[in-house]
Amino acid sequence: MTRSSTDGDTDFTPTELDRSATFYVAGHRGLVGSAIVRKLEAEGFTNIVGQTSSELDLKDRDAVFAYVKKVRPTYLALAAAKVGGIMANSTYPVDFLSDNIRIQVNVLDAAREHGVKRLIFLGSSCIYPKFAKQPIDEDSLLTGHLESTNDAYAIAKIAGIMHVQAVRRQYGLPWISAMPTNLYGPNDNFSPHGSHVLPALIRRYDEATRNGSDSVTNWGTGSPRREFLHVDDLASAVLHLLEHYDGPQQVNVGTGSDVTIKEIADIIANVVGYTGKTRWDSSKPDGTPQKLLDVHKLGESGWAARISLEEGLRSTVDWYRAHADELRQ
Ligand SMILES: NC(=O)C1=CN([C@@H]2O[C@H](COP(=O)(O)OP(=O)(O)OC[C@H]3O[C@@H](n4cnc5c(N)ncnc54)[C@H](OP(=O)(O)O)[C@@H]3O)[C@@H](O)[C@H]2O)C=CC1
Ligand SMILES: C[C@H]1O[C@H](OP(=O)(O)OP(=O)(O)OC[C@H]2O[C@@H](n3cnc4c(=O)[nH]c(N)nc43)[C@H](O)[C@@H]2O)[C@@H](O)[C@@H](O)C1=O
Repeated sequence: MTRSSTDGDTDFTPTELDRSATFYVAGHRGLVGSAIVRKLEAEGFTNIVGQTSSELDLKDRDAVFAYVKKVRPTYLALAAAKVGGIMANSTYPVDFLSDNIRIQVNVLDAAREHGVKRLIFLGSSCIYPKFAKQPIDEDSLLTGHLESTNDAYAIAKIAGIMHVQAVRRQYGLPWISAMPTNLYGPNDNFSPHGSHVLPALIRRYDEATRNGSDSVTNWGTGSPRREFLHVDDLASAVLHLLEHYDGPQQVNVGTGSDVTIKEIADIIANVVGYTGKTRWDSSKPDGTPQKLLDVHKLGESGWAARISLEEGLRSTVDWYRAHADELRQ
């Protein structure tokens, strides 16, 4: 950010979290939040709390303060946000800016007022400049122009990083931020227009296979490169960071390798069993040409991704097929 990456250092030493303390997962039904809940349950946490958006609208400041006061969480993972793929982001920039700023400010202010001990804020790799040097390291933040298809969302996420750093400086609370690369897995959004590329292609190729179609059309040119991380790996990294990392600078979370959209399309077609043609609609946006995170900082803290793309895709396709009827409604 505008200050050095060590400004906001605390004297806190990360340690194992208390498995019986209250852990609030904001966004516990989403792709990321549900994976964090699975991980915490598997690790023996006994007091995980969360609310759906219809039970608690995080844009409602008074309601957020009342909820945090009532449950008094010791730990908090902020995985609630307005999220979507390239088309949703570029069509509804006001919603992505306004909803996300409001959700973040309300949750972070309430957590600060009630002294949440450890908090992790989740941003996204789109915070980095469109033409950042690859792989993108954490120091690239605010060194160039953003990608126009998601600049409004990115600015909201950058404000979240700054909010966490400001709390560290002004209140000395050891809160942290993680920046995941493109994620996938169970409970993803599979809607044809709003989703990210990976669930969109799983659905498209699966439907083409079921319908016996011999051609599908994907968006853009297929040449952009993306890095894909299974969400169960992300959840493992979130707990790892809470137990092993403290510092003001955001930490990248990824696998360290990327593929072109054409390559991922071929892999998905193969996993799904689709044998027809694939066409590309270059009137649709490509977005940023490459987004590959430098994950040295996370690696130095002792964590690496474990789930291979092939393995993660197979289990996600299985999950999608088991839930396809309800997802299509
Ligand atoms: N998906 C991805 O590829 C990536 C995601 N991330 C980050 O991870 C985080 C989670 O994303 P992801 O899990 O994919 O998103 P999802 O859309 O799957 O889940 C978002 C969650 O936020 C909740 N939510 C949204 N708006 C509100 C609101 N107004 N009040 C209360 N809850 C709300 C939803 O609750 P409900 O279900 O009850 O409506 C939902 O559980 C985000 O911060 C995102 O930026 C970062 C990099 C990549
Ligand atoms: C996580 C990240 O996600 C978004 O950025 P993105 O990486 O560009 O997102 P995406 O997954 O939607 O697309 C990746 C690539 O894939 C191509 N593509 C082909 N066919 C389909 C298709 O059918 N759907 C979609 N969505 N993309 C397609 C598409 O044209 C593009 O070249 C932002 O929301 C951003 O804010 C953010 O944080």
